[in-house]
Amino acid sequence: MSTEIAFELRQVRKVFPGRGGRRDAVVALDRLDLVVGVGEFVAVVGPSGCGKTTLIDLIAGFTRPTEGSITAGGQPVRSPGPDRVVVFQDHAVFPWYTALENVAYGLRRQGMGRDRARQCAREALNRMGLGKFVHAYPGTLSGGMRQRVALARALVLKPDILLLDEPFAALDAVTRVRLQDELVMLWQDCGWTVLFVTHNLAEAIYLADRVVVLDRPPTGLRKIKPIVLPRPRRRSDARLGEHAEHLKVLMGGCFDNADSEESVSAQHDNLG
Ligand SMILES: Nc1ncnc2c1ncn2[C@@H]1O[C@H](COP(=O)(O)OP(=O)(O)OP(=O)(O)O)[C@@H](O)[C@H]1O
Repeated sequence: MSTEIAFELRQVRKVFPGRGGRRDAVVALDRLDLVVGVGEFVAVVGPSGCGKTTLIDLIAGFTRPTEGSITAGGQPVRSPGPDRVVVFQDHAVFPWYTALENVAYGLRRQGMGRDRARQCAREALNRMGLGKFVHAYPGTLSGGMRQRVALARALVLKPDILLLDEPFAALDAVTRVRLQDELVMLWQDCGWTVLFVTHNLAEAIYLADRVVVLDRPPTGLRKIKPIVLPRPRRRSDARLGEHAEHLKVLMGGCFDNADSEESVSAQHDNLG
Protein backbone atom coordinates (compact mmCIF):
# COMPACT_ATOMS: atom_id res chain seq x y z
CA MET A 1 0.00 0.00 0.00
CA SER A 2 1.16 3.52 -0.72
CA THR A 3 2.25 5.68 2.19
CA GLU A 4 0.89 8.75 0.43
CA ILE A 5 -2.56 9.89 1.47
CA ALA A 6 -5.21 10.23 -1.24
CA PHE A 7 -7.89 11.64 1.02
CA GLU A 8 -8.53 12.05 4.68
CA LEU A 9 -11.53 12.81 6.85
CA ARG A 10 -11.02 14.04 10.37
CA GLN A 11 -13.81 14.14 12.90
CA VAL A 12 -16.34 14.70 10.14
CA ARG A 13 -19.88 15.38 11.20
CA LYS A 14 -22.75 16.00 8.81
CA VAL A 15 -26.11 17.16 10.06
CA PHE A 16 -29.05 17.75 7.75
CA PRO A 17 -31.46 20.31 9.16
CA GLY A 18 -35.01 19.04 9.45
CA ARG A 19 -38.04 21.01 8.35
CA GLY A 20 -38.96 21.67 11.96
CA GLY A 21 -35.50 23.05 12.80
CA ARG A 22 -33.16 21.35 15.24
CA ARG A 23 -35.76 19.00 16.65
CA ASP A 24 -35.87 16.76 13.59
CA ALA A 25 -32.34 17.38 12.29
CA VAL A 26 -30.67 14.21 10.97
CA VAL A 27 -27.12 13.34 11.97
CA ALA A 28 -25.87 11.45 8.90
CA LEU A 29 -22.24 11.11 10.00
CA ASP A 30 -20.66 11.82 13.34
CA ARG A 31 -16.97 12.17 14.21
CA LEU A 32 -15.82 10.06 11.29
CA ASP A 33 -12.08 9.56 10.83
CA LEU A 34 -10.92 7.90 7.62
CA VAL A 35 -7.54 7.90 5.91
CA VAL A 36 -7.19 6.35 2.45
CA GLY A 37 -3.86 5.85 0.72
CA VAL A 38 -3.10 6.64 -2.91
CA GLY A 39 -4.04 3.71 -5.10
CA GLU A 40 -6.07 1.94 -2.44
CA PHE A 41 -9.40 0.26 -3.17
CA VAL A 42 -11.66 0.82 -0.19
CA ALA A 43 -15.22 -0.47 0.05
CA VAL A 44 -17.85 0.95 2.41
CA VAL A 45 -20.67 -1.20 3.74
CA GLY A 46 -23.34 -0.56 6.32
CA PRO A 47 -27.08 -0.50 6.86
CA SER A 48 -29.40 1.83 5.00
CA GLY A 49 -29.16 5.36 6.34
CA CYS A 50 -25.69 4.99 7.92
CA GLY A 51 -24.31 7.79 5.75
CA LYS A 52 -22.60 6.00 2.87
CA THR A 53 -23.93 8.32 0.16
CA THR A 54 -23.34 11.31 2.40
CA LEU A 55 -19.71 10.20 2.71
CA ILE A 56 -19.35 10.08 -1.10
CA ASP A 57 -21.04 13.48 -1.47
CA LEU A 58 -18.68 15.01 1.08
CA ILE A 59 -15.52 13.67 -0.53
CA ALA A 60 -16.82 14.67 -3.97
CA GLY A 61 -17.39 18.19 -2.60
CA PHE A 62 -21.11 18.18 -3.44
CA THR A 63 -21.81 19.10 0.16
CA ARG A 64 -19.76 20.45 3.07
CA PRO A 65 -19.31 18.87 6.49
CA THR A 66 -21.06 20.51 9.41
CA GLU A 67 -17.89 19.95 11.43
CA GLY A 68 -14.50 18.43 10.78
CA SER A 69 -12.18 18.54 7.80
CA ILE A 70 -11.73 16.70 4.51
CA THR A 71 -8.62 16.86 2.37
CA ALA A 72 -7.87 15.26 -1.00
CA GLY A 73 -4.38 15.31 -2.43
CA GLY A 74 -3.39 17.35 0.61
CA GLN A 75 -5.84 20.15 -0.23
CA PRO A 76 -9.05 20.99 1.63
CA VAL A 77 -12.14 19.78 -0.22
CA ARG A 78 -14.44 22.75 -0.68
CA SER A 79 -16.18 21.94 -3.95
CA PRO A 80 -16.20 19.30 -6.70
CA GLY A 81 -12.94 19.03 -8.64
CA PRO A 82 -11.55 17.16 -11.64
CA ASP A 83 -9.44 15.00 -9.32
CA ARG A 84 -12.62 13.35 -7.95
CA VAL A 85 -15.21 11.66 -10.13
CA VAL A 86 -18.41 9.96 -8.98
CA VAL A 87 -20.16 7.00 -10.61
CA PHE A 88 -23.73 6.48 -9.41
CA GLN A 89 -26.05 3.50 -9.50
CA ASP A 90 -28.17 5.14 -12.17
CA HIS A 91 -29.01 8.54 -13.62
CA ALA A 92 -25.32 8.58 -14.38
CA VAL A 93 -25.72 9.20 -18.10
CA PHE A 94 -27.71 11.82 -20.00
CA PRO A 95 -30.51 10.06 -21.89
CA TRP A 96 -30.60 12.74 -24.60
CA TYR A 97 -26.93 12.26 -25.54
CA THR A 98 -25.40 9.33 -27.39
CA ALA A 99 -22.80 7.19 -25.60
CA LEU A 100 -20.07 9.17 -27.36
CA GLU A 101 -21.56 12.53 -26.44
CA ASN A 102 -22.02 11.37 -22.84
CA VAL A 103 -18.39 10.41 -22.51
CA ALA A 104 -17.11 13.50 -24.32
CA TYR A 105 -19.29 15.79 -22.19
CA GLY A 106 -16.95 16.07 -19.19
CA LEU A 107 -13.95 16.72 -21.40
CA ARG A 108 -15.80 19.46 -23.29
CA ARG A 109 -16.70 21.05 -19.96
CA GLN A 110 -13.01 20.99 -19.08
CA GLY A 111 -12.38 22.97 -22.25
CA MET A 112 -11.14 20.25 -24.59
CA GLY A 113 -11.86 20.78 -28.29
CA ARG A 114 -14.74 18.85 -29.84
CA ASP A 115 -12.73 16.54 -32.09
CA ARG A 116 -10.15 15.67 -29.44
CA ALA A 117 -12.88 15.06 -26.85
CA ARG A 118 -14.74 12.76 -29.22
CA GLN A 119 -11.53 10.90 -30.01
CA CYS A 120 -10.80 10.35 -26.30
CA ALA A 121 -14.41 9.32 -25.74
CA ARG A 122 -14.23 6.82 -28.58
CA GLU A 123 -11.06 5.30 -27.12
CA ALA A 124 -12.65 5.01 -23.67
CA LEU A 125 -15.78 3.39 -25.12
CA ASN A 126 -13.61 0.96 -27.07
CA ARG A 127 -11.81 0.12 -23.85
CA MET A 128 -15.16 -0.61 -22.22
CA GLY A 129 -16.18 -2.90 -25.10
CA LEU A 130 -18.70 -0.43 -26.51
CA GLY A 131 -16.93 0.43 -29.74
CA LYS A 132 -19.98 -0.59 -31.78
CA PHE A 133 -22.36 1.46 -29.66
CA VAL A 134 -20.79 4.91 -29.70
CA HIS A 135 -23.82 6.43 -31.42
CA ALA A 136 -26.41 4.58 -29.35
CA TYR A 137 -28.64 6.44 -26.91
CA PRO A 138 -28.65 5.17 -23.31
CA GLY A 139 -32.30 4.15 -23.59
CA THR A 140 -31.35 1.58 -26.21
CA LEU A 141 -28.54 0.08 -24.10
CA SER A 142 -28.75 -2.56 -21.36
CA GLY A 143 -28.14 -1.59 -17.73
CA GLY A 144 -24.67 -3.11 -17.87
CA MET A 145 -23.83 -1.18 -21.03
CA ARG A 146 -25.07 2.05 -19.46
CA GLN A 147 -22.77 1.48 -16.50
CA ARG A 148 -19.92 0.85 -18.93
CA VAL A 149 -20.69 4.26 -20.45
CA ALA A 150 -20.61 5.73 -16.93
CA LEU A 151 -17.23 4.09 -16.30
CA ALA A 152 -15.95 5.35 -19.66
CA ARG A 153 -17.01 8.86 -18.59
CA ALA A 154 -14.89 8.47 -15.47
CA LEU A 155 -12.04 6.93 -17.45
CA VAL A 156 -11.62 9.86 -19.84
CA LEU A 157 -11.50 12.37 -17.03
CA LYS A 158 -8.42 10.67 -15.52
CA PRO A 159 -9.38 11.35 -11.90
CA ASP A 160 -7.11 10.60 -8.96
CA ILE A 161 -10.05 9.46 -6.88
CA LEU A 162 -13.02 7.47 -8.15
CA LEU A 163 -16.08 7.44 -5.91
CA LEU A 164 -18.67 4.78 -6.73
CA ASP A 165 -22.10 4.72 -5.09
CA GLU A 166 -23.58 1.23 -5.48
CA PRO A 167 -22.67 1.28 -9.17
CA PHE A 168 -23.66 -2.32 -9.88
CA ALA A 169 -26.68 -2.66 -7.60
CA ALA A 170 -29.22 -2.59 -10.41
CA LEU A 171 -27.44 -5.14 -12.60
CA ASP A 172 -28.10 -8.86 -13.01
CA ALA A 173 -25.63 -11.20 -11.30
CA VAL A 174 -23.68 -12.16 -14.42
CA THR A 175 -23.22 -8.58 -15.62
CA ARG A 176 -22.34 -7.54 -12.10
CA VAL A 177 -19.41 -9.94 -11.71
CA ARG A 178 -18.18 -9.05 -15.18
CA LEU A 179 -18.20 -5.35 -14.36
CA GLN A 180 -16.52 -5.98 -11.01
CA ASP A 181 -13.62 -7.60 -12.84
CA GLU A 182 -13.51 -4.81 -15.42
CA LEU A 183 -13.42 -2.24 -12.62
CA VAL A 184 -10.51 -4.01 -10.95
CA MET A 185 -8.61 -4.03 -14.24
CA LEU A 186 -9.29 -0.32 -14.79
CA TRP A 187 -8.25 0.47 -11.23
CA GLN A 188 -5.00 -1.45 -11.66
CA ASP A 189 -4.26 0.19 -15.04
CA CYS A 190 -5.24 3.73 -14.11
CA GLY A 191 -3.81 3.93 -10.60
CA TRP A 192 -7.03 5.36 -9.17
CA THR A 193 -7.82 5.54 -5.50
CA VAL A 194 -11.28 3.99 -5.24
CA LEU A 195 -14.04 4.38 -2.66
CA PHE A 196 -16.79 1.91 -3.46
CA VAL A 197 -20.12 1.94 -1.62
CA THR A 198 -22.10 -1.28 -1.69
CA HIS A 199 -24.70 -3.24 0.27
CA ASN A 200 -23.16 -6.45 -0.98
CA LEU A 201 -20.54 -7.89 1.39
CA ALA A 202 -19.23 -10.42 -1.10
CA GLU A 203 -18.68 -7.63 -3.62
CA ALA A 204 -16.90 -5.48 -1.03
CA ILE A 205 -14.56 -8.29 -0.01
CA TYR A 206 -13.86 -9.44 -3.54
CA LEU A 207 -12.92 -5.93 -4.69
CA ALA A 208 -11.37 -4.08 -1.81
CA ASP A 209 -8.05 -3.77 -0.03
CA ARG A 210 -9.98 -2.63 3.03
CA VAL A 211 -13.65 -2.68 3.96
CA VAL A 212 -15.05 0.14 6.07
CA VAL A 213 -18.01 -0.98 8.17
CA LEU A 214 -20.25 1.94 9.03
CA ASP A 215 -23.26 2.03 11.29
CA ARG A 216 -25.80 4.76 11.89
CA PRO A 217 -24.75 7.50 14.29
CA PRO A 218 -24.02 7.57 17.14
CA THR A 219 -22.13 4.31 16.47
CA GLY A 220 -20.57 5.44 13.19
CA LEU A 221 -17.36 3.69 12.20
CA ARG A 222 -17.46 0.13 13.46
CA LYS A 223 -14.40 -1.37 11.88
CA ILE A 224 -11.92 -1.06 9.03
CA LYS A 225 -11.16 -4.57 7.91
CA PRO A 226 -8.13 -5.24 5.69
CA ILE A 227 -8.69 -7.89 3.03
CA VAL A 228 -5.21 -9.30 2.68
CA LEU A 229 -5.69 -11.64 -0.25
CA PRO A 230 -3.54 -11.82 -3.37
CA ARG A 231 -4.81 -10.51 -6.70
CA PRO A 232 -6.20 -11.59 -9.05
CA ARG A 233 -8.72 -12.98 -6.62
CA ARG A 234 -10.79 -16.06 -7.24
CA ARG A 235 -14.44 -16.01 -6.27
CA SER A 236 -14.10 -19.64 -5.22
CA ASP A 237 -11.41 -18.75 -2.64
CA ALA A 238 -12.77 -19.95 0.72
CA ARG A 239 -11.06 -17.06 2.47
CA LEU A 240 -13.51 -14.62 0.84
CA GLY A 241 -16.32 -16.48 2.59
CA GLU A 242 -14.48 -16.36 5.92
CA HIS A 243 -14.10 -12.60 5.62
CA ALA A 244 -17.80 -12.31 4.77
CA GLU A 245 -18.78 -14.28 7.87
CA HIS A 246 -16.62 -12.03 10.01
CA LEU A 247 -18.16 -8.89 8.50
CA LYS A 248 -21.67 -10.25 9.03
CA VAL A 249 -20.90 -10.66 12.71
CA LEU A 250 -19.54 -7.10 12.86
CA MET A 251 -22.61 -5.71 11.18
CA GLY A 252 -24.83 -7.68 13.51
CA GLY A 253 -23.37 -5.67 16.37
CA CYS A 254 -21.86 -8.68 18.20
CA PHE A 255 -18.60 -7.06 19.13
CA ASP A 256 -17.08 -4.45 21.34
CA ASN A 257 -17.48 -1.22 19.41
CA ALA A 258 -14.91 0.83 21.28
CA ASP A 259 -12.34 -1.87 20.71
CA SER A 260 -12.91 -1.90 16.98
CA GLU A 261 -12.66 1.76 16.14
CA GLU A 262 -9.48 2.77 14.39
CA SER A 263 -8.13 6.20 15.20
CA VAL A 264 -6.64 8.52 12.59
CA SER A 265 -3.16 7.95 13.98
CA ALA A 266 -3.61 4.17 13.74
CA GLN A 267 -4.81 4.58 10.16
CA HIS A 268 -1.74 6.68 9.38
CA ASP A 269 0.45 3.97 10.89
CA ASN A 270 -1.30 1.34 8.80
CA LEU A 271 -0.66 3.32 5.62
CA GLY A 272 3.02 3.27 6.46
N1 LIG B 1 -30.42 16.03 1.74
C1 LIG B 1 -30.80 15.44 2.87
N2 LIG B 1 -31.66 16.06 3.71
C2 LIG B 1 -32.04 15.49 4.87
N3 LIG B 1 -31.61 14.28 5.28
C3 LIG B 1 -30.77 13.62 4.49
C4 LIG B 1 -30.31 14.15 3.25
N4 LIG B 1 -29.46 13.26 2.67
C5 LIG B 1 -29.40 12.22 3.52
N5 LIG B 1 -30.17 12.43 4.61
C6 LIG B 1 -30.32 11.54 5.76
O1 LIG B 1 -29.02 11.22 6.23
C7 LIG B 1 -28.95 9.87 6.62
C8 LIG B 1 -27.86 9.17 5.81
O2 LIG B 1 -28.28 9.11 4.46
P1 LIG B 1 -27.41 8.42 3.32
O3 LIG B 1 -28.18 8.53 2.06
O4 LIG B 1 -26.04 8.98 3.35
O5 LIG B 1 -27.37 6.92 3.85
P2 LIG B 1 -26.92 5.59 3.05
O6 LIG B 1 -26.11 4.79 4.01
O7 LIG B 1 -26.30 5.95 1.75
O8 LIG B 1 -28.33 4.89 2.83
P3 LIG B 1 -28.75 3.82 1.69
O9 LIG B 1 -27.92 2.60 1.94
O10 LIG B 1 -30.21 3.60 1.97
O11 LIG B 1 -28.50 4.46 0.36
C9 LIG B 1 -30.34 9.28 6.41
O12 LIG B 1 -31.03 9.32 7.62
C10 LIG B 1 -30.94 10.21 5.39
O13 LIG B 1 -32.36 10.23 5.52
